[in-house]
Amino acid sequence: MDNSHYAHLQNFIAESEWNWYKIGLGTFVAYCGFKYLQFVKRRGELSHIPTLGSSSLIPSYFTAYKFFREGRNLISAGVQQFPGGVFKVPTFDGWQVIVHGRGMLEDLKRANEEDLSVLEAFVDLIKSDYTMSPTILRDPYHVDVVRTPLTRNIGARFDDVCDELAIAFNENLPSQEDGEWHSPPGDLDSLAMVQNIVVRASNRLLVGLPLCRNEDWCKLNVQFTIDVMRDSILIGMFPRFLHPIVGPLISTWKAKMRRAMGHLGEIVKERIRMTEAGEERPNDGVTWLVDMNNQIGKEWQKGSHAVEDIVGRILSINFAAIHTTSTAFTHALYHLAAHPEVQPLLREEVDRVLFTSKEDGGDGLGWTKAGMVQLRVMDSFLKESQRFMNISAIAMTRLAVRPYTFSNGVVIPPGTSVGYAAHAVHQDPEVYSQAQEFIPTRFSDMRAGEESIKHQTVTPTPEWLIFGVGKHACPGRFFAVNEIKSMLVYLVRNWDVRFDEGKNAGKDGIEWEGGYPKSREFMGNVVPNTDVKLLFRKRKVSGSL
Ligand code: HEM
Repeated sequence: MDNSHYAHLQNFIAESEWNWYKIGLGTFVAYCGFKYLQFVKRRGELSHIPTLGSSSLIPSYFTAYKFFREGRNLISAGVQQFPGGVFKVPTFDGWQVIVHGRGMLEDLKRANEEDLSVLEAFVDLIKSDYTMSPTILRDPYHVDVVRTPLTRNIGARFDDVCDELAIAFNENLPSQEDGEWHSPPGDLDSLAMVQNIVVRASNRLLVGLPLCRNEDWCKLNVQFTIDVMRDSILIGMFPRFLHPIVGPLISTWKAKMRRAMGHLGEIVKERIRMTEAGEERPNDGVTWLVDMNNQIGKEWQKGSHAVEDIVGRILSINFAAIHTTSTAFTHALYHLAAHPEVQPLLREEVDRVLFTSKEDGGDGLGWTKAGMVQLRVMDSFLKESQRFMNISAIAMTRLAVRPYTFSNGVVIPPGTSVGYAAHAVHQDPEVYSQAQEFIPTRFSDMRAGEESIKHQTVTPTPEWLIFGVGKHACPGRFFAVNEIKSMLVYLVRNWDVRFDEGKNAGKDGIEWEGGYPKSREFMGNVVPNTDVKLLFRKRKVSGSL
């Protein structure tokens, strides 16, 4: 090639760079213009609803940023500022309408799917048409599996789940019995350590042995939620009409499904064969899904499609189960470290209720489902931990499918996302006396007076919203609470826990709020601080466990 060819080539590259630059700039300007028009249109449609912060474009981005980073405080401020029960907050993606007060909660509870849709809210939140199989959430029979056979079998499968979590605890927490404090093996943060335990225990119930111990299966399920959330945020950055194009390009669902099919496909196939042959089958999530698919699945989900459909639904139950439960347990661990006086309290209750026989003055219930119900101080501690650190500041997010009129006359147009200010209720001094104080026995003290189940963690009420309330309240809450309490039983029996002051001192990323490591937030969702380090001291346990 002579020099003139090189010159041409260089010119071409230089020009094409310039062209790319122009195309990039043009796309950016078009995108900003589109976002602006969309912003103005939605602002007009929602103009009758007061705005938290400014309604102008640029300042609203500051509020959107604040909502992204400090949603809990921002919403609580909105509840104070707008006693009328409704306000709107700008987000990077549009507007979020927040409602509060008993009347608005009743409206959300009563609204039917054709008005305020929970399904469309989930689909929109996680862009599930692209990040999962579009059919999983749109035809959610796995929710019925969680609500009925899974919940009914908590007792029958309790020993297996406890067996798995004990083994997983022993692998993930220090085992030295030298009376000294130790860091957990490896350099995992507390949330990752807890996820390792929760994914094992949950999958012992869902897919059984040996798959629940397969490292790649566990990694896949822990990572799945993170990837879905990341992909949905990326897809959400594009205008809606581009989602069908960018969605499949961004989403990693197909690769995840291939991996999941490699682990679970043959198991599901064999389970379908056993079902058709009328053979005895393992009592687990796969069997329950096969049965529900036969019972209420659509025609196209059956036959050769059934295997993929069921594998996808196992991923999706894991999606709902692992991060929620792990987040709640990690907060409980931090609260135990922040309030060390609670540890002997829980241990005394566990010893008395579960491991001391009736003849010796205890209840002798053993490590059983019946025993978990009687651990009232533990239940109270867990509920108090969640009262401060519930996974989201907003409960019962719904998407308006057609214009909806609340009982106070406020109308929201179709396409509006609306949610309830749950954290503000949990921190309201008129609802909870000394609301800013962490009182571990708050709820067990309330129960002492009245033999009521209404103060239990598992019972949703208008004042207790971590699981939502009404017909869509989390169907997995009975399993979740049993699992977390079983984990706490094993933990307090076997280890003392405290913060590693040496490693935490002056470390970037840890801000302390009243002795508690400040959580991370995104859009009102609360994630435990993963920079903070814990130490554990193995206890010598006599008798069971
Ligand atoms: C501490 C742990 C958990 C928390 C805080 C939690 C919280 C929630 C919340 C707030 C909702 C939405 C309710 C609404 O919009 O009204 C929900 C829905 C759901 N949860 Fe949970 N959850 C937890 C554990 C679990 C577990 C362990 C499972 C499965 C075994 C599960 C399965 C589901 C399912 C399938 C839905 C969708 C319900 C529907 O579409 O109607 N969750 N959860």
